[in-house]
Amino acid sequence: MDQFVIQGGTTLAGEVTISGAKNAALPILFAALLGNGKSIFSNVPQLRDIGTTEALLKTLGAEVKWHGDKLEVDGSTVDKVLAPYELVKQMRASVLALGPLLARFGQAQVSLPGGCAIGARPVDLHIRGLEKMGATIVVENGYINATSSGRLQGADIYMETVSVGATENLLMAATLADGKTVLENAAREPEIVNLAECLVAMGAKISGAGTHRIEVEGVEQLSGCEHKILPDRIETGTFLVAAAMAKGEVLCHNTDHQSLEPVLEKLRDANALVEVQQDSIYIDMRQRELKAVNIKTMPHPGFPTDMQAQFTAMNVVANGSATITETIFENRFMHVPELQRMGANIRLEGNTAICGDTEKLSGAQVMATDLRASASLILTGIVAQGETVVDRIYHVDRGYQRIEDKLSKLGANIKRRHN
Ligand SMILES: CC(=O)N[C@H]1[C@@H](OP(=O)(O)OP(=O)(O)OC[C@H]2O[C@@H](n3ccc(=O)[nH]c3=O)[C@H](O)[C@@H]2O)O[C@H](CO)[C@@H](O)[C@@H]1O
Ligand SMILES: C=C(OP(=O)(O)O)C(=O)O
Repeated sequence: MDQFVIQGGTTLAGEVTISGAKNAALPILFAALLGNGKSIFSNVPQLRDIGTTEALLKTLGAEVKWHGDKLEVDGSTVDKVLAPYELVKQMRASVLALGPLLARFGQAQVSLPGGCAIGARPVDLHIRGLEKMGATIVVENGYINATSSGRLQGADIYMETVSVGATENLLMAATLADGKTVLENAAREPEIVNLAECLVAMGAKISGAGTHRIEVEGVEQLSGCEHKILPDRIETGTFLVAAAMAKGEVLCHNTDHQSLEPVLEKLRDANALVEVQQDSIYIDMRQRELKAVNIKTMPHPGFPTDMQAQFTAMNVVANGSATITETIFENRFMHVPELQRMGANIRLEGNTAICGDTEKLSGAQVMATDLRASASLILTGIVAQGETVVDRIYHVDRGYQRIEDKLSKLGANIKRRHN
């Protein structure tokens, strides 16, 4: 298994180009299953999760081809409706095949994704929403078996928890349902807006994406489309936090500040100089005192849970004490014991991490447990004294395109070791 070996104590300076967003690309690639034609997606990040999605789409019969950073998916050749455990277990987002397959073919068999290191992550809202649209769903032998007699029916669906994945699955299913669907208490993440724009380009009728209430008027069929994946706000945030922790200055290109405001606000509270342009963000932390900041994760437009681990690491390096409260996932503090092994002064109380002043951070062998936890360990390794070895970096490769190349270009001493 690959490891990262980091020699700490460097600063970070320079420019970095942000890749397309994993969390937009995944639902959008599954949306291609709805279209009876070729779709071409640009700004697709080269990630392990995208490779898994590609494998799953091919298993379902789609033709998939890369042209540079463009991915062509031909939905017209899809002729299978089984998403097998071997692929779904590698990536929870595979459950997003369910809505499109059921809506287009009247049946789908998708392995239950199960939980992961950050929490149980049930899919009850996805299932209940599809049942409301007339599907019959039986969960047995680890599979969600869904059928509908004829087309799905438009419905009024209230989701009791704000869920990104459930909103996406139901939105996709509703595009080919008979009549109107209203999704209430929908998630408002920018990735949902990007998905809705893609679906509209395929011929769907959608209004209200980005608000709590999304309305969809079902259409007969969808075609292929050309669509650009929006920039990855979490990758951007990770590089901005890295710069703040290393007391450096970094300019992120090909990004979007609007989707990152809750994160930029916290970086300003931490005393960073942050300047935004149309598609770039600059951060300068040189000769400035980094201050710890209180964080509480919330659905968008609140502070994103996917930036929580990175801010926990930042607070460890910062002056003063602050609390980090995680409200989205019940077990998203797996990075804390690893950071403690590097000397971090953090105490966990329920869903809150209390970060105090840390005297010294020293390199250590640490284990990545999930994607963003891994990022927090890498950032801490860059500022710790001595050598840090991060194990199980396949988690990082799920969601960051060659993070070591981008960090090295900024001055970090980080190498991938093949074991
Ligand atoms: C591929 C992708 O886009 N992943 C993101 C997506 O994950 P994902 O879509 O899995 O996350 P959700 O928004 O669905 O989860 C939010 C909360 O709702 C709960 N829940 C969800 C569905 C359901 O049927 N029942 C239920 O109880 C979850 O356990 C969790 O506590 O949004 C998360 C929250 O912003 C992010 O951390 C992930 O990076
Ligand atoms: C939790 C994440 O992703 P996923 O939902 O794909 O596990 C993430 O991107 O931080």
